[in-house]
Amino acid sequence: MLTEATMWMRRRTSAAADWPVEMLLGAKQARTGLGAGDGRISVVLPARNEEETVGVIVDAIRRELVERVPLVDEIVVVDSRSTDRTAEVAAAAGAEVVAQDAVLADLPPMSGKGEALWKSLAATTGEFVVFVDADLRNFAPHFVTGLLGPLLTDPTVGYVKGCYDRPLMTGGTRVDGAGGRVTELVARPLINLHWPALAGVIQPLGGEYAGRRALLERLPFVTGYGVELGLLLDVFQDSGLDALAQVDLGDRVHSHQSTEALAAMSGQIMLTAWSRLQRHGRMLPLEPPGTALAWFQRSGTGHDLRVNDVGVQERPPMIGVPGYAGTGRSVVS
Ligand SMILES: O=c1ccn([C@@H]2O[C@H](COP(=O)(O)OP(=O)(O)O[C@H]3O[C@H](CO)[C@@H](O)[C@H](O)[C@H]3O)[C@@H](O)[C@H]2O)c(=O)[nH]1
Ligand SMILES: O=C(O)[C@H](O)COP(=O)(O)O
Repeated sequence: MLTEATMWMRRRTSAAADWPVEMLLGAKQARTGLGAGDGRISVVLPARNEEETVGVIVDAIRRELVERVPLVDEIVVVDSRSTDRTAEVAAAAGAEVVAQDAVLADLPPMSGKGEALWKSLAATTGEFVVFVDADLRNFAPHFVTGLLGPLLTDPTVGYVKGCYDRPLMTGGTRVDGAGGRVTELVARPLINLHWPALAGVIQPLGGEYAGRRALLERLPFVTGYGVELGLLLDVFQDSGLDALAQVDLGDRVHSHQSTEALAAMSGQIMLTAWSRLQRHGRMLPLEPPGTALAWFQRSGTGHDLRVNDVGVQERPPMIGVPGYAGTGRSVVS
């Protein structure tokens, strides 16, 4: 059972401590002058209302990986329609801040995290792109260096996922192993049942991962929270299992969303999985799935009903989008 997944895990799993920054610098310098981005590294933080955490993360990357050692070439925060001070805080900490809707502004806007990440490809210049969520509460530079290790040192690796322990923080109390609820209750069963070769990916939904631009720009991006699952399944389908690696980053603490929001996220994950089952010729639906999700709240002696639309859209591979400049920066208005 799961032999392929287990073998992949043995081959392709490392730990952040395996990738000291000096080793990465050497690997990066070896790429200088080779063209197509020249080993440049972009770190991208998608952020919607993350004023509490985004500044600390940007500050740590800037101090440790830009100023202390010249590993990271640009830190870009994609402001995903924040209504708080996310943009100001991120800029003050040293990030370049781009508004999601100002990138490729001629296109009709779409919403959600996947849209922010897709737009980030047009707002950055690196040959390697590292994504880090802006709501992390225990960020440290090894999140970035760990993810870069396999990418910079092994040309057969195109996409690297972070893995970690995920506690659930409730009212200041830490419950070990209880976080990542959508991962454990929705994504992992779906992946194991339909893509058993990927069962060794410990955190398929985690927001910290890195890829080669040459790969990322050829993939469609699902607009909402399905983006991670979509990318994982498409990399696997297009490039095979060994294009993937994972790196243990230790512990990950982040801001938790409400159960209602996680239910909507789960709907997006399911729709993304089904779209790939269909697209990759694995299952043919007799009718398309709906996108309306009911949510109930006690009201007096009855219940109020709210209906959330969990439908996802999709952006095409960036490489074919007019206005995308590849490793040169595209127009940001
Ligand atoms: O419209 C949005 C929504 C979120 N974000 C940012 O995306 C990141 C992750 O979003 P969050 O709402 O914190 O997601 P989680 O509840 O943490 O969801 C987990 O699971 C999701 C589904 O796979 C992943 O996208 C996340 O990275 C992963 O942490 C954060 O920096 C957000 O500010 C945006 O940029 N735009
Ligand atoms: O990745 C997940 O499963 C979701 O982000 C939920 O995470 P949480 O249970 O830690 O809030």
